[in-house]
Amino acid sequence: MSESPVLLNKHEVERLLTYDDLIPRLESVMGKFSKRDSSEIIQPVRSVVPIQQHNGFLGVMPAYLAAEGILCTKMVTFYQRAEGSSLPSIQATVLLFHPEHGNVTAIMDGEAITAKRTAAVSAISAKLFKPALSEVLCILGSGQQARSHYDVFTKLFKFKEVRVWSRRKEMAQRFVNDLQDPVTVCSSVKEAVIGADVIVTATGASQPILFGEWVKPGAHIAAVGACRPDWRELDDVLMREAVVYVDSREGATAESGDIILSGAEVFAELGEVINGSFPAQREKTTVFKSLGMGIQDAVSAKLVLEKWNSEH
Ligand SMILES: NC(=O)C1=CN([C@@H]2O[C@H](COP(=O)(O)OP(=O)(O)OC[C@H]3O[C@@H](n4cnc5c(N)ncnc54)[C@H](O)[C@@H]3O)[C@@H](O)[C@H]2O)C=CC1
Ligand SMILES: O=C(O)C1=NCCCC1
Repeated sequence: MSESPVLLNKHEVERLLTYDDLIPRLESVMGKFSKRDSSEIIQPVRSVVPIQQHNGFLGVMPAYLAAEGILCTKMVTFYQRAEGSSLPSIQATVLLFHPEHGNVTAIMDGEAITAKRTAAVSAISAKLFKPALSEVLCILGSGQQARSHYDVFTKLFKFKEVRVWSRRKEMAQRFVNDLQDPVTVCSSVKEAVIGADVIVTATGASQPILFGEWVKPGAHIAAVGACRPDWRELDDVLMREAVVYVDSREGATAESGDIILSGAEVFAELGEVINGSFPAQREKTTVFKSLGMGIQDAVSAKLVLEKWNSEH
């Protein structure tokens, strides 16, 4: 009955998905999600199959957005790789379905979607929570997420200085060599974060690497890594002293080691701030703990398909 699904590779998805289109869609869907109207949005917490033998896991992230007519799932694997491995840590495929008939309408690369939508959501958090005067951006990590965060943060905000730290200094240097604008390579996390106004943590760390004692009061931290209940990027001091925002309360309390193990209280979801039901406490130190959500992939994939359809 149905036409063959559209197949889109990473290059195509990267080309079709722009931050300018993506950010308003993400703001809108995060706001809707936080209203918890199950006739509008259904998105369970992701199912995770651990592959302990190989230091990896498979995550399945379905979502249904009734009003937008989007039925979608992402399948994503995350493997902790040796430094400099030619394989990406995150590999993903996104499927879009026809919500009325159930047939698959598109199969597309999910790596580019994951990189861009995660960075775009962090940028939304920074828009809301970063100090009014934000001059120094610090990125911890030098992988795919570090790069997408660099791209969107420097596109949306003006910083006087950008710093990067990576476990191996040559990886940070390689990251910087690919960029047009000057970025300072730092030798330690402490050196990188002291005095920073905005800090992105995008590492594969499973133990804290960022300590509250180093963080400038009032700074905003977009914490992207540590997506397992026993993994950490941030220490207890930072988690307990900061105002903690999350993408989804259910996701955070099920998956975030930084929240579960520190006992930190979640103040609000990003969507609740977008909706105006909770304030953005910009003057305080803020952490946005991101775990990633199926609805973010769903609106991204729909956008990609719409763009592709408009060209064909
Ligand atoms: N919140 C979300 O929606 C998403 C979160 N992630 C998470 O973001 C993190 C980064 O992902 P990618 O950039 O795709 O991975 P990547 O493999 O491209 O980069 C990982 C970076 O972390 C560093 N790293 C690895 N282990 C470390 C350790 N023990 N201590 C310090 N640094 C370490 C590596 O040197 C590299 O710079 C991962 O934890 C991943 O699970 C990824 C996708 C979505
Ligand atoms: O949201 C995602 O996609 C992921 N989040 C945590 C790490 C795996 C992918």
